[in-house]
Amino acid sequence: MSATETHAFQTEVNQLLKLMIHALYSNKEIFVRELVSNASDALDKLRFEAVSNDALTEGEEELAIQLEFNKEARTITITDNGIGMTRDEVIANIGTIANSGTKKFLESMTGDQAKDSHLIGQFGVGFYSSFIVADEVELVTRKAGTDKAEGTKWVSKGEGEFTLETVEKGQKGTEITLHLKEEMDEFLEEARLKTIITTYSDHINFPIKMEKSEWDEEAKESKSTGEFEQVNKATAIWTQPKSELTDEEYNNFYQTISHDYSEPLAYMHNRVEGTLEYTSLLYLPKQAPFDLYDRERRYGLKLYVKRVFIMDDAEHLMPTYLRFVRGVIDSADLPLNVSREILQSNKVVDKIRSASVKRVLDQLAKLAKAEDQTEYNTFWDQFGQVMKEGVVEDFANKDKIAKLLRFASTHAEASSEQRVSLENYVDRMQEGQEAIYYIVADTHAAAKGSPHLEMFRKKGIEVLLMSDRIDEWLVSHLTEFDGKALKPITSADLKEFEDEAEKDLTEDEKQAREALTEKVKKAIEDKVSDVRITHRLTDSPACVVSAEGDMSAHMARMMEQMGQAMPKQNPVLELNPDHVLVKKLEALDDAKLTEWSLFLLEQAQLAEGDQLEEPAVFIKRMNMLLSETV
Ligand SMILES: Nc1ncnc2c1ncn2[C@@H]1O[C@H](COP(=O)(O)OP(=O)(O)OP(=O)(O)O)[C@@H](O)[C@H]1O
Repeated sequence: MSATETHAFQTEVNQLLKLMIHALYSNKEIFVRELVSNASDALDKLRFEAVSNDALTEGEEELAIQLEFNKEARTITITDNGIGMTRDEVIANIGTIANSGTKKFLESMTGDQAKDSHLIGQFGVGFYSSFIVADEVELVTRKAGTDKAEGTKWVSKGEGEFTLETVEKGQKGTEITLHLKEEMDEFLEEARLKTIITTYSDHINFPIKMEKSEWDEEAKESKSTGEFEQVNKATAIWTQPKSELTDEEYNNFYQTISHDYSEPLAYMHNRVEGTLEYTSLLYLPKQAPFDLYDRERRYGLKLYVKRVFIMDDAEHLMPTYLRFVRGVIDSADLPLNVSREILQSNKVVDKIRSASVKRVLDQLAKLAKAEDQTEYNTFWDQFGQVMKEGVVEDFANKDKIAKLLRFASTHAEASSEQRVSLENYVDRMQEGQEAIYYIVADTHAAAKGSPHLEMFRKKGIEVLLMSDRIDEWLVSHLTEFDGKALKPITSADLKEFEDEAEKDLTEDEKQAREALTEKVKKAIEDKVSDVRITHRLTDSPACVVSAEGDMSAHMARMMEQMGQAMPKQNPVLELNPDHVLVKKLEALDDAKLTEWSLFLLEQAQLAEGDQLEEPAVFIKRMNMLLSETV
């Protein structure tokens, strides 16, 4: 036996431990689930590796998890005969958090117990949950296939450091002993532990065994018999017929695989037989994980081949935009030694994937059509932005996804909630209206306050109000729906309104307008690409639009924010001929005309959400012009 070495926890681990103990206190029994789930993963890994290296089983036939408790010593012990860990693995896995999301995770803690306990599960700090109930934890482990003398003992009080010692361990696998805190006596009761197991871990794929006890009449207490009995069902839930499973069982399984503490929004359980044979059990969560937008986040699907666990986070089984889907796929057609590389270009995987995507989209379509929209609204608020990625990513399903999209709109413009579908919009289109109109701005307030909406409001034409970061990208890929073009109301060619407005003008009036726009254009020609008369305004004197062929102003701003150098694009200035300020322009001398034209241009740019190059000059000009009128 070697000497004991002391190691310090990484700072983040310390921080995490403290937070966790407080945040999860009201949910303390979850430590059983977390440790059982780790044990089950270790058994899965052993079974998988033993397929190609039988020696790893070390002659043990049965893979199982044992749970024991000792009232006198006040300990609980969880043992598995799985893959185990080497000394280096213990250091790397327990005591270090090699996950790049740690900092982000710590930042996302809110102080609200219920919310934080959700986050903790998602983050996968499973093992550390032992410190909610224990003031000392001992882990003894030996990697399958290594020498019996090469066991490792890890001990910690969860306060800054842990010790390591090389020990002898006969059985491969891991044994974790929790020395319970004073107030944790409830976990030294057989009935309580059994209930926790059947609630959270009933469908763990391996037997979970507990010591049988019998009532001793003389001693007036129950005594253990030394025999172990299985307390969970240990049948993979997805292999059972739907008719034999309850919602509660489905929900519990979801919580086991997702570490989510709430119930799922929906589940889909299908068995496919025929040329292809597989079972899928897929879940839609209610809540987005905190790292939904983290590129390094793990995917939610587990892959099994004929009940043997192959891998977590099988990213090839779902497209990126459906990365929030959790669940299991168990295939009978893939080889057991399948690797991530093989999955990447495999016909079986492609078929399973497209069928699974279809199932998820059909389920969403069902929720989207339901009389009661509460569930779909919950889904949309959590995952709407990633569904928009789908329009771009999943060309084959573009139309289906388009039907699932929801937007804010002038139909109920006070609210920024995205509740209007493209189908709703089309149903409300006016006679003769050919396009689906939208505006993209930085915020909902900027979208609904845009002067471009004035004419649409007057005519009662609905406009979709978009302000998610992804929207500009979305509309560049979704150019039509149901045969109708999607058209930005800021686009240069909104000819449909102009013809009508020009109809009653005399020739003289037309010429006067043309002369005015020419004059203004000349006055500020280095700032605009054109000056035109507009009919999209009713209250504002002017607005700016992008020249035909140019990128929209909003898109250009986004590209700049992303660090992309953009060539300067001069906007088209559009003037409202009926506005008193525009009428006033005709009579001005050249110097004044330039000042007023610049003033109209700059205020139109501000209304658009643009940053002025020289705000101070704008203010000075405005004050100068105002003081002339008082
Ligand atoms: N019983 C065990 N046998 C073998 N390895 C284990 C065992 N328990 C934990 N480990 C190792 O320690 C690592 C960290 O465990 P921990 O529970 O903290 O997080 P995790 O299991 O990776 O995440 P999650 O709980 O989200 O699945 C595991 O990934 C695994 O490699």
